Amino acid sequence: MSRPQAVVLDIEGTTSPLSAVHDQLFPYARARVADWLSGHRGTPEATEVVEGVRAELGQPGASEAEVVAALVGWIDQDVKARPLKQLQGLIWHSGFQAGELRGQVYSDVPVALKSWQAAGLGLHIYSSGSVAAQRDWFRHSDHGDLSGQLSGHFDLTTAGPKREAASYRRISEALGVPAGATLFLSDVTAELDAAVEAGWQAVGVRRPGEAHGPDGDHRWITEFGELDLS
Ligand SMILES: CSCCC(=O)C(=O)COP(=O)(O)O
Ligand SMILES: [Mg+2]
Repeated sequence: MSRPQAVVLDIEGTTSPLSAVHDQLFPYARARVADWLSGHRGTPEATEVVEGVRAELGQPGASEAEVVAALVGWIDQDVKARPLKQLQGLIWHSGFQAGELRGQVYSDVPVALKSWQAAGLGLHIYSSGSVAAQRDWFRHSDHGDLSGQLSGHFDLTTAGPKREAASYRRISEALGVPAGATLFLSDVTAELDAAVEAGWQAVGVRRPGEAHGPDGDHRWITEFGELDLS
């Protein structure tokens, strides 16, 4: 592995336990979807979400109840749908502001971010969670405000789906860093494969206790301290 100029990090399973997203964030949003949409009916944010869901369903006339049912179903099946991620970010924002939600990160993450930043690397997040949700996650982390260590965020809207090489090419263009000088860390083999297809370096992260997928042709680490990027 050659020394990268930029590191791009996945969240769920990489910087943070899957349970932090599935058992904390998802139920929080699920319980508030219907009230949020009725309480914000007619606002630009709510209209964008509702129209986005109708477009995904291919049902331009879907009622608000049908939209809510689709969103709840997507949460239950962990569907990475853009309007859902947008809405979740809006609902979670209030939770982070109220101190009801916290961004859980593994203890090696703040240490690594600090040392990689000091070594001059650009540090970025690429998650299916919206950019707004990502910012809240690291600003309100259980290890303090980590937002100062991050220079960029990418999501389904700004980059695209995480299993498609085109998304990583879009990020390369936005960063202005050569693909071969960009390192992606993720727990999902299909995401690592897509990054490699785009010419990136990629290393898998397999956190103890998390479910293991196939290895693929990748190097795997269990914590960030195993990488020497200085
Ligand atoms: C704190 S961002 C919310 C994470 C999220 O909604 C999600 O679906 C996780 O996706 P990832 O791409 O990070 O695996
Ligand atoms: Mg992940």
